[in-house]
Amino acid sequence: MLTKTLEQTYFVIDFDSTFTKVEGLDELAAISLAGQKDRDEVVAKIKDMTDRGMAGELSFEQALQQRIELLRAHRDHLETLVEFLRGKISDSFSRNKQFISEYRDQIFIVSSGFREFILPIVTEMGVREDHVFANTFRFGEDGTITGYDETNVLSQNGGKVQLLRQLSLPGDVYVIGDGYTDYELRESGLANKFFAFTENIERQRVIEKADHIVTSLDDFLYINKLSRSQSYPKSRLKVLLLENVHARAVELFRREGFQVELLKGALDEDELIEKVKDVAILGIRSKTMVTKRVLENAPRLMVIGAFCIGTNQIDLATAEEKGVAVFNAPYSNTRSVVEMAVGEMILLMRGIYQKSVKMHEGEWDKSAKNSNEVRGKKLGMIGYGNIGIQLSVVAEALGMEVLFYDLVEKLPLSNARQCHTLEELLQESDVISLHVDGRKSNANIIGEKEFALMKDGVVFLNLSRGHVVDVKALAAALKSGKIRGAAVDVFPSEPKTNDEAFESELRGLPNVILTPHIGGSTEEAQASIGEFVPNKLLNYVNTGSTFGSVNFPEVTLPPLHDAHRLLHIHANVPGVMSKINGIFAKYNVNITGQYLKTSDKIGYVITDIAKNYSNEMIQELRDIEQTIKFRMLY
Ligand SMILES: NC(=O)C1=CN([C@@H]2O[C@H](COP(=O)(O)OP(=O)(O)OC[C@H]3O[C@@H](n4cnc5c(N)ncnc54)[C@H](O)[C@@H]3O)[C@@H](O)[C@H]2O)C=CC1
Ligand SMILES: O=C(O)CCC(=O)C(=O)O
Repeated sequence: MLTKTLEQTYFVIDFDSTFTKVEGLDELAAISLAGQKDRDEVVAKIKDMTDRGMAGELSFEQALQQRIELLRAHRDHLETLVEFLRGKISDSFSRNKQFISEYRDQIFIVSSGFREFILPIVTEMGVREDHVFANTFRFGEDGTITGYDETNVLSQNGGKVQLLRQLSLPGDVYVIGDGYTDYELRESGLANKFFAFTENIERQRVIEKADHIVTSLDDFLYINKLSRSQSYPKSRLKVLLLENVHARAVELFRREGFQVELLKGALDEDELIEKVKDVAILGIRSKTMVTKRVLENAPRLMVIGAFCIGTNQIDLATAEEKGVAVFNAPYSNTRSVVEMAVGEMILLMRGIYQKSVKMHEGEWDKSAKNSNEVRGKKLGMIGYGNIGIQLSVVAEALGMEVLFYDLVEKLPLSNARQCHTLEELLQESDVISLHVDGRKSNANIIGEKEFALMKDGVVFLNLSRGHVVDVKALAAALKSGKIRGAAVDVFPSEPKTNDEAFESELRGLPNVILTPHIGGSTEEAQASIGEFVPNKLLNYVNTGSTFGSVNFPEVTLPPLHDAHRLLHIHANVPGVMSKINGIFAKYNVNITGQYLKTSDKIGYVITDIAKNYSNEMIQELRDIEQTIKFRMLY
């Protein structure tokens, strides 16, 4: 029996919404009707007919005729359309130009669209001119599009089937398309497989009929083991973004071809375990706890992005052991926290917040009692990291004297002074502001004893982490008047979403500004984080670079050049490197670059090799006992 190979397979590809992201006729209407009063209405009508035709709800011939009548287009508009379509080639087609040129003798474009705009686009991408089958327009003497060639089978119902029959391709036929007329080729028996292409549009009636649903051309090439631009199609990788991270992040991941899911709130441990099972990239903010259990149930997880500064919500050590790199945005919301702290300390020193509350209740309390300037006062900061330093600069500009206490020796900026002990800082400061990180050992570093050491009438701010302060002790200190006012942005237990109620001993106390963990919630900060973190994650996924990771050995890698990159994460025990290099030697692999960084727990070795290696060699690398994670890039 003759067994068919892919050399005898023909690829019949649709144009509109498959090869390009858009429907050509719809776009032609938008161009030809520009400036006309009824443009939006007519374009919507045309789009609706295209959709119904593509979904198989309207006879194709009917849909075509009615759309052409509505178009009011001219030959000149076609040039504009072609220019527009050049920028609308589907991303996965643009990425895989190589496949088109390699298989140009086996690729056919069969479309019910129009040759006048299809031909320039697909031939520029490497498709053979004589392999393009589509309708053609009829023009009036003045160049107006008056109709189409009705003798062309593609203008008729069942046209694609008729055309394929005429082509009589001598091998298997795989059809890639998004419309019902593409499926009809499979239904007719002329095609062996129909791949519903969903990169641009998903039509339920079409995907139900498909042999395979392919989310991109990479996906199609992967399924059929054909050469492609991505070692593993990104369209097969899931990105889960929680806590309403900025829309820019969603856009950046979608643009790269990932499947992206965005949820508004945080998830609890069980919910997250359920969701994270098939997730490759996880994006969170401060509320989602990524525990050991979560990580143990996330076999496909490659990388976590904390869309914030703090990473105490993630079990970093377990993530490292599991080969999951973690990145954050260490500077994007620093300034936002600082501005909020400055504003709050002024409001509290002047009693403005309390006076405003009284005014809303109808009370007029004009007095200077307990109302002070911040100028000349001592600001004591616990934690002199990025936020502390930035706050110290702004506070000095306001005329404050800055003291700080930090666990490590720090270079004091300007006139700031480092205190040797926490006690010293507590006893001297008029305003105390917490800017420590959320490590576990920082639990309750400020409690009854520490409040007792503070000056009477101190202003107290916590915009760092909730568990750092004993809230009961803070409430008592406020009630006794020891503290004249406090601003608290973070709490030991915070609602997961805006729909949950907020409970705290601090509710209802006078001169206490309570805010829902919004120190970093400015549009500027969120937009910056929404760009910064995805870029870090994409850089790791695309190149293997771990620069800026908070739990992985840091490696900055050069771009990949004419090689394949093997990324091997393993338990850091003696002998693993010699096993890896032993395998390369055994298979006589040509290594073009090798990079190794280790931590106490893991080794991360990246090897660029010449492309002519065997699959057995790859399997042996995967099978090394200490391998934690292995992936390839090309
Ligand atoms: N409210 C909000 O929305 C936001 C809160 N944050 C919180 O602020 C924290 C600080 O941010 P960065 O300044 O950027 O971090 P950072 O890591 O640059 O600075 C933290 C500093 O605190 C010091 N430190 C830690 N524990 C200490 C202790 N017990 N006593 C004295 N010093 C201690 C560290 O040595 C370090 O210098 C973050 O970790 C995060 O938890 C950050 C952004 C927004
Ligand atoms: O904006 C957030 O969700 C968290 C901000 C924060 O606490 C941080 O950046 O560490």
